[in-house]
Amino acid sequence: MIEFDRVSVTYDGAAEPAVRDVSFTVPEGELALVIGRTGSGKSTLLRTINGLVPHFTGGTLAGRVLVNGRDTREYRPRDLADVVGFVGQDPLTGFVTDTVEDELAYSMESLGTPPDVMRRRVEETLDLLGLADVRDRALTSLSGGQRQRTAIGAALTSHPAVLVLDEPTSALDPQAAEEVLAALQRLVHDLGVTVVLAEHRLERVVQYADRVIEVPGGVGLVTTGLPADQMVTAPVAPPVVELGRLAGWSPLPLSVRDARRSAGALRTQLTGAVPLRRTVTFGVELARCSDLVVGYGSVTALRGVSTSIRAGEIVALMGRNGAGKSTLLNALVGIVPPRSGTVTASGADPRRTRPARLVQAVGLVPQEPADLLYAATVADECAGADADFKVAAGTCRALLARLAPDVADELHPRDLSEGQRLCLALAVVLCGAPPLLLLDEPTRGLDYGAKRRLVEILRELAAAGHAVLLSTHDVEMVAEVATRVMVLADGELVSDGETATVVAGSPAFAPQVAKILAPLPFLTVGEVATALERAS
Ligand SMILES: Nc1ncnc2c1ncn2[C@@H]1O[C@H](COP(=O)(O)OP(=O)(O)OP(=O)(O)O)[C@@H](O)[C@H]1O
Ligand SMILES: Nc1ncnc2c1ncn2[C@@H]1O[C@H](COP(=O)(O)OP(=O)(O)OP(=O)(O)O)[C@@H](O)[C@H]1O
Repeated sequence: MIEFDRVSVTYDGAAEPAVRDVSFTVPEGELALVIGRTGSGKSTLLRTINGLVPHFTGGTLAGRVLVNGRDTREYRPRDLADVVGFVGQDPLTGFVTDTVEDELAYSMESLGTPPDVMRRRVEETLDLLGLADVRDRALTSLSGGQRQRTAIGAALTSHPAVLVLDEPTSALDPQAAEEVLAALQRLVHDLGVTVVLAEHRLERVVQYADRVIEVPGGVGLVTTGLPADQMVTAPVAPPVVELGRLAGWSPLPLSVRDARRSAGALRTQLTGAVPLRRTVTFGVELARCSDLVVGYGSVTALRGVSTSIRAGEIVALMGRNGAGKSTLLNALVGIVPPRSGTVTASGADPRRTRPARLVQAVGLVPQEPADLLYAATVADECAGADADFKVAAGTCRALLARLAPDVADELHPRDLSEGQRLCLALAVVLCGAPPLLLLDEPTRGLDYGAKRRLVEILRELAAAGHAVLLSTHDVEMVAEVATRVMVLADGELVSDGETATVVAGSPAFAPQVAKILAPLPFLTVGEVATALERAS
């Protein structure tokens, strides 16, 4: 169905190709998972399948990509639309209509689908993706996850033979991610649809893949193989695989279910052991909400939230798509006003604090990192941040290099990969080292290495007396870094407590290690490794 024959792509002005000499095939009715480091060229590779590269992005494509027999150099994206459904990394830029329902119907309309079939498929998709409540909503008013659900739904409705999805679960809550992946697997198994999907959160997807395509970046060559074989050599793998490696299980498990079957001996070994965790010494209060109510028109997004966050804490904010997480972060920086109740950040009402003072007190990395970036090059962006925060020249650039090695200084932030752009936004905010740091889904596009480095930085900040509040769906990151977890459901704070207490027994929020070793109290592979070392 898809054939790459010695494909290289070089963007205009770039010294090196973004993907180099790639050859592989994906047969009809398979799910191929594309993996690789941040900025290694996964999106570039995906965009060649529907012709966005080179027709829209510019640059040169050498070699040949055939999709269902069509050469993508001769067929433009719209001429491939009857065969390829495409879900990009940034749903907003891909939307062509104004409301959820129109967006779901659009591709069918342009392909001339009969109205009764169209209506049926729209209803099915609204149900499948949990979008019925927002069907008439303007796309611009949706939460990040609601947007991603709509983009996936819009690609599904026209029943294309090939579906290409770029990090399709990055903004989805864990339950929605599982539902979407199960639906994709049904399309593959029952209807013979061919799916190509790039993803960093391998713990969510590797068990669904028929083959893995690894894009190494740099001068390395793309390799393909069976998921279990590729995971043996992968430099960093999902927790289930890392735990299998640590315990010496063979074959390596790819799913929690497989791992549980092998875990008997490990569980016995760990019985009675207690995980070593960082103890938090609480400092001054850096954020507080009391009976906070926030809404947009007829939508009430927060319904009486009361909480406080102290220096030294790293608090994860979790909950389903649309639960109100971004709204809470935005209220803490005064972007959205309370309808009632109060909010203070670093001791002051953010809406009554001068902007110049506020950025010194509270830093927010928004869900769309591009909202924070305004310079024409990476180098200028970093220099501007150093100047704004009056820190030593080179501070921001050093943070960026720590998070994402290999980012070119002269690139426009718009031309960075998703993960590189997020790292730049993180570096810009982190270099000001605000006492209160707010991060809205800070792991999209980040490989395991980049996430690990972000975790280190957050721990250093917390140890130095800063407070961090991060909204995220990344349950593994939460298990690694959070000292406390708050869960929002439909605008209400429904749990608030120590991480292990909140996540361990939760089907949605428990990390893989907790599920594999339950009822033992471990959350991460690191905790298990330390316990084994101490025991021996
Ligand atoms: N339009 C462009 N012009 C110049 N360079 C680009 C352009 N788009 C991407 N790049 C560069 O090409 C490389 C590959 O980017 P790509 O978006 O394909 O990576 P990726 O593997 O999808 O990354 P991520 O995991 O962050 O999504 C990156 O180094 C990026 O900076
Ligand atoms: N400008 C707006 N107009 C109308 N409704 C809005 C607007 N912004 C957000 N909402 C709604 O408010 C609710 C809370 O949105 P919010 O972005 O805070 O959710 P979230 O928990 O961050 O979701 P996600 O996990 O999908 O990012 C959602 O139902 C959303 O659709």
